[in-house]
Amino acid sequence: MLMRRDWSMVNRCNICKENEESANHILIHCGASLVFNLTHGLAKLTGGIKRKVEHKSPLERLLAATPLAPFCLSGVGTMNEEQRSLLLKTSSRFPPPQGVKLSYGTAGFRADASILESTVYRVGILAALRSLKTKSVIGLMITASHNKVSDNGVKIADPSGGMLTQNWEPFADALANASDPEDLVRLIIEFVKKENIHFEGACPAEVLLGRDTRPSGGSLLEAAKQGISSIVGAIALDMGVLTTPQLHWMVRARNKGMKASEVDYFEQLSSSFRCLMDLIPEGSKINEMGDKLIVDGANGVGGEKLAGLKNMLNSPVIDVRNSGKEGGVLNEGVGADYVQKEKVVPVGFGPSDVGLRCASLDGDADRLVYFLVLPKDNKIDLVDGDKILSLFALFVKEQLAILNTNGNEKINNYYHACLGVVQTAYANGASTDYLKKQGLEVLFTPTGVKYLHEKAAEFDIGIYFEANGHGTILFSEEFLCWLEARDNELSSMSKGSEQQKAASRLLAVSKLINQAVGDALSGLLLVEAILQHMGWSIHIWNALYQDLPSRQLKVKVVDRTAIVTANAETVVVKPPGLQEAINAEIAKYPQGRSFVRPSGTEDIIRVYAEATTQDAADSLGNSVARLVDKFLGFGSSS
Ligand SMILES: CC(=O)N[C@H]1[C@@H](OP(=O)(O)O)O[C@H](CO)[C@@H](O)[C@@H]1O
Ligand SMILES: [Mg+2]
Repeated sequence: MLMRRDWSMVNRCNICKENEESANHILIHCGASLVFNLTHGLAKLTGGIKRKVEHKSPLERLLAATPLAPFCLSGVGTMNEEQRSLLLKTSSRFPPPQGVKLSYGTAGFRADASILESTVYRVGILAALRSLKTKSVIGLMITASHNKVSDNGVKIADPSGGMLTQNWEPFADALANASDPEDLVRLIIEFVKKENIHFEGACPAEVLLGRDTRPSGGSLLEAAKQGISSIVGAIALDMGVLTTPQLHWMVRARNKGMKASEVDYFEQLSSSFRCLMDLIPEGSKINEMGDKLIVDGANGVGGEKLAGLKNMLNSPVIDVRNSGKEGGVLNEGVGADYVQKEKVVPVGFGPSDVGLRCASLDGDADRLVYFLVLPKDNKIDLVDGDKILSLFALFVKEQLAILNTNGNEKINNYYHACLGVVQTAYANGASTDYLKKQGLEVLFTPTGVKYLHEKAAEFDIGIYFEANGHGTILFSEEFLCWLEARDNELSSMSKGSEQQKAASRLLAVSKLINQAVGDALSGLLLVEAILQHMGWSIHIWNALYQDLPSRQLKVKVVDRTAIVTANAETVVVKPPGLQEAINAEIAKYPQGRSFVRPSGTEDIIRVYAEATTQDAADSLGNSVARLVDKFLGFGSSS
């Protein structure tokens, strides 16, 4: 049980003896004479007891820091009878689907919405446990992104706003597949013990919930709430219909003690965008005609949110189509995934849009691609995630170079920021060549932003994108700290200088671009600002390099887990013989490249092929797809 405390602010920091009016000091007078100081990361009782605490924290951290907390715990890594019976009771209302094995996959659990209630309920429990473990706010998002409208899914946002730590994925799988309430409770007890979770600790679990526009979202949200409230004292906060990146942003903001509402999100995006626009070099604005942007909202949540955001901006002129309000179906013939994979115009676009700058969001607005409508056959010129990555990388590199221009200043004012870019095997080979030619360090990870994000976070500035348009730019805390100080210094010494503007631009980028996860809305605003900055039309941007023709195919197989890959998914290690057969096909095509991997979001094997002509890419893709079918398809012996 939590003891009631009488909090009141006091005026002096007992640790550093400074006046605590500054933002860095939070002094809390609690019960006896506990004084807590965030700057020093210490809690101190006048009796002399000191306890080390984590530095990140809002109120929960303060609670955890109190020397009284141990008396509030009924046990670490244990579960009392009340908790056990609550879990048994609620879980009996959510029987798992029979004969289905669920896996956390590339981006959480996804399946036909009709079988997901039990999974979402269990992920609610998982989210609450994660919150207890990390003593932080956790996010739970109900979405199946680009999948068809009858599907749904659920995933967790960790305290940083990123994806659930991969260490917990096996537990997520075990929970989702537990056969009955007893099995479920046994797994939870074991896990709580292993992870040393303060089961009824002083900090209550807190989970922010979001969902996309799918009709099944409402009932699944209720299941998530039931799961969360199956952990005694846990709090579920319904943030409403959101884009996936908005929820991730909110979780991150909450855990950093910042304002975290949707209004705050829009405010941050629009003000940093305006800042970038104010810093556009004289004379580089593109003409009125080029100012118009047409956006396909995939009939999902992104279109609706973009419509709200654009009201806070003076430019560009944004025409949102497929906002979901005109009766179209989510992701049906629309959206970034459709446009990128099929390379045709989405519904609602046609000959009258030829030559205009168009963009497409996916169903939960964490992906963004641009495109140009071609005059014939509903075909498009795709400007994909690789080109967005290239545009961002060029801009960041240019601003860093300006910032580090050596004037007459001392060398210790410079910070040689390490800039890196991260791609997956789906990146077009031409993009990788281009990036390397720009002198950039290019790294590869398996598919899924959880991998790319982790790698990008190793740099001072890490830019990652999947070809499908999911990506962002990460700035390290250390670099941002230096940049802010440098910006202040330059502003006082030489406001309006090129160096000062470069520092301000980079700071604005770090605020505009979502630091938690790839975000189509913030990505779109950054693309728009950079195009204006460069004075580039979409045609000039698209001409940075010429994509190698490629083809993506899906193959239905008996068991997709039968394919095991290595080397960032470029080599099949199981079943034996398949890679050799693929190699033999590739060898027939100049500059041919092809790989296969099981999808983590759909029950299929994905085939990718690239070659010097579209016919060659199609033919290579088809041959490899036939091989997959031969080895693993319904007619195969395996
Ligand atoms: C080829 C492709 O586009 N794969 C997508 C897709 O994953 P699969 O595991 O390939 O189904 O969905 C993921 C989540 O949105 C995304 O991260 C990934 O890039
Ligand atoms: Mg998505």
